[in-house]
Amino acid sequence: MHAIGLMSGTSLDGVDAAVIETDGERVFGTGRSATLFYEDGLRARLRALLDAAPGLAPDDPELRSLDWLLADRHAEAVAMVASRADVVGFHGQTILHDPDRRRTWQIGDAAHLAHKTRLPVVHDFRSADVAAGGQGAPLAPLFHAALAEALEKPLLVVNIGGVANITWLGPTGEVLACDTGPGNGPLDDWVRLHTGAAFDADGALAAAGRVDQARLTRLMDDPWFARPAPKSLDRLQFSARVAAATEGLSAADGAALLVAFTAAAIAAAPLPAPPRRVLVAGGGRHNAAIMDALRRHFAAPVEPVEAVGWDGDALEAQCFGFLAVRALRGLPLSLPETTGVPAPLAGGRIVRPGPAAE
Ligand SMILES: Nc1ncnc2c1ncn2[C@@H]1O[C@H](COP(=O)(O)OP(=O)(O)OP(=O)(O)O)[C@@H](O)[C@H]1O
Ligand SMILES: CC(=O)N[C@H]1[C@@H]2OC[C@@H](O2)[C@@H](O)[C@@H]1O[C@H](C)C(=O)O
Repeated sequence: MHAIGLMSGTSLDGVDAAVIETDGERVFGTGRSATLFYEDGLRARLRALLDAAPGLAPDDPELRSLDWLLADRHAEAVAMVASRADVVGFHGQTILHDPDRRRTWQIGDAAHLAHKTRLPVVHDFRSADVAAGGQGAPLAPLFHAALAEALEKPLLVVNIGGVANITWLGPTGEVLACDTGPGNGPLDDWVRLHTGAAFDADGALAAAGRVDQARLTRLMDDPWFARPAPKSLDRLQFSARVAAATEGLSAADGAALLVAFTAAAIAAAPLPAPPRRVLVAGGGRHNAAIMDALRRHFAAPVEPVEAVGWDGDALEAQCFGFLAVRALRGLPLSLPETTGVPAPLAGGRIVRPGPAAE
């Protein structure tokens, strides 16, 4: 099948769209990909909704309005990549993730997207997992495993978006996954506050700063890091801790500290065995300070996923195309080793477009 995957990530920068050809088990090919960047106004509204999410009513007018608007933007992203497709995998925008209370919330009106694209839309990928007692994230591991089938193991795939997550793939088909801690999220917030830029381009600001080791130790002194995998995070989980640790720092020193935090948290992930190779996807691989910091932590080579021919900007979008096909086939989206569900679990809901004249 040809699927179009759509991911609107925790960094709120926009929606990635990508075409993938797959049967939900193997990847036969990938097609066009694109990012539709959100305008500043939409980004600010999403950020405000994310902050308000814990107390938000399902019929909140701003929520309803953004549900609709996001579906419109996603339909535009589909138009940017689509030639023809059989299904759309629509992750939506996470505004809240609290698996311990069995809550995870992705917004975006799937019926509206199905109507606009005239395609079946698979959405709500995480709810069934969380309802079954799983972490609801990360969901990329089965996709990473399919892509990496022929690669040497143990292999570590790291995704550095707003939040960072890893997939460890063992030599005899083992998979272990978890979120590791902050990705670019706290760094983006810091840079926006101190320089007005959306992110630390190429890590230049962080490279000009010095890491205060005592503050880094304080940041890493959180019981969450000692928890075994699988485990997952809310985008804002470390906000208070980060605010306290960065207090009084210059823009460059704060950026350096947050880069060091991201890398140390990735390196602290509990792995069954050291990887032979580390492949990095997501926007964080464009940050040379993060890549350098990771290289200091790992004995194995640390490379962007392009080293094995993958597209690190399109990977998550491709993943939700892959998972949409798995959902259509009733195949599991998660395993005990990836999200902590009691048994391999299927998920996602399907919305089909109504009559064209609707
Ligand atoms: N040239 C660059 N230099 C430094 N950082 C960059 C660069 N390009 C992108 N980034 C970082 O990558 C981030 C976006 O990454 P990505 O698109 O992978 O996140 P996401 O998909 O929204 O998040 P998540 O994976 O948590 O859902 C930006 O916010 C920025 O911090
Ligand atoms: C709840 C949620 O949206 N989690 C995202 C987020 O972004 C990165 C990390 O945190 C990961 O756990 C997940 O996304 C990827 C695509 C995943 O599920 O694998």
